[in-house]
Amino acid sequence: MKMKKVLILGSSGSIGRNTLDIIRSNPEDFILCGLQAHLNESILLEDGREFPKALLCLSGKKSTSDQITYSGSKGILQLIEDSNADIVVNGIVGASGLKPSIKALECGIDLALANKESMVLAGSLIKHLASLHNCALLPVDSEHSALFLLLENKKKEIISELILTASGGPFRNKKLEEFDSITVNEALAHPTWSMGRKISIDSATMANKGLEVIEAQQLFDFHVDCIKVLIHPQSYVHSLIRTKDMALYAQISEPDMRLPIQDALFYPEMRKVPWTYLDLAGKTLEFQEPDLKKFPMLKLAFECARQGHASPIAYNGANEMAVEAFLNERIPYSAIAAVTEHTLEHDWSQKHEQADEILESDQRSREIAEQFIREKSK
Ligand SMILES: NC(=O)C1=CN([C@@H]2O[C@H](COP(=O)(O)OP(=O)(O)OC[C@H]3O[C@@H](n4cnc5c(N)ncnc54)[C@H](OP(=O)(O)O)[C@@H]3O)[C@@H](O)[C@H]2O)C=CC1
Ligand SMILES: CC(=O)[C@@H](O)[C@H](O)COP(=O)(O)O
Ligand SMILES: [Mn+2]
Repeated sequence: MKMKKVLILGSSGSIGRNTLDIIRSNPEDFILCGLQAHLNESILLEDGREFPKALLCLSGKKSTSDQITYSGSKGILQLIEDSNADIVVNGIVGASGLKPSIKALECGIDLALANKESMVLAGSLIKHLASLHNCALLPVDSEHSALFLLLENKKKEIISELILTASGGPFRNKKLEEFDSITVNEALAHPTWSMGRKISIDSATMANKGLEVIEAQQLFDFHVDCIKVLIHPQSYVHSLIRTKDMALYAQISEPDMRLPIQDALFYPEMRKVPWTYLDLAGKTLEFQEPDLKKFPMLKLAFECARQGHASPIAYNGANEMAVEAFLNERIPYSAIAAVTEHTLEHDWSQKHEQADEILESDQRSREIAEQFIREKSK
């Protein structure tokens, strides 16, 4: 493989740190050409010392260091333009990752996409830009990476279901009556994955799986009725496909994000991982149906996937606001779904094609959600 120049967005986060590990382990395959963090300046400067050729962007506050030459959200877009990267890993959290995804594709750069919100908000636009600029769109989200590899070289007509597995989060076995007393720390304690705070809360409410249903619908162009969610507490099976003959095919590996990141970075090649890999001997794999009463965020996401138009944008915007409010202890855990449900009661039938229109609906959903949060937290 020719050496690839890699730009990491969200380098101070969980996806970013895992991506750096892959770069460090493969110095003959990858050159790090740029890094972006939002607020964590010290980690950005430390990485900058380790990788002196990488351009540095701190997007969330002013830096006093002359090593950091890009700043603000416009700085991220300029960094992408100047980076001369072959592949961008987008590990930014939330809707703020959308414009960088668009910019990377407009610059003709392959996109390794962890930022699921890009597909949830603007799936059609992202696919259009990837095809227009002849760029690879490589899913990094573990389930979608699994599905991408399972579906590769298979005719779409032979696939009857995409089955996304879900750990069920920390409250899989908790009684619904006890949900009111859930604390932030309990919700952050994911049973199988080590991830950032926002996605960890989303896993606890199963909004993460909800976003992933929409992400899968957008990435793979399957009708929502063909997309299923299956609880699998061990997180070894990352997803399955069912073919028309009703057989199942699964991708199975340790719950370790370095694998999907490595697969995206090396794509279309595939390399053996240098760490301990999964041995199934002695392992128990369990599966069960999700409980939609306990996890209304999953039910709402299926409804949004069915409705389409701007409702996935509203689902995401309201959930982002509600999760932040929960993390700041402004609302209880159970209000996350209430905020989202309330926001979705508004009209989201607008059809959007452009990023600006998408971001206007995103903003509207946040305003509606914030108003409701204020009333709830009085
Ligand atoms: N973590 C995981 O294993 C997985 C994550 N994902 C997805 O990947 C994305 C990143 O998740 P994760 O790494 O866990 O999140 P983290 O919270 O760990 O990291 C988020 C990164 O985004 C940066 N950031 C935060 N706000 C902004 C902003 N407004 N503009 C630009 N950058 C910003 C942070 O910078 P700083 O810290 O410097 O403020 C940090 O580098 C999410 O979309 C998530 O759903 C998908 C599958 C698995
Ligand atoms: C690692 C990854 O891809 C996460 O999105 C993971 O799926 C979260 O776990 P849940 O299945 O609990 O949402
Ligand atoms: Mn996932």
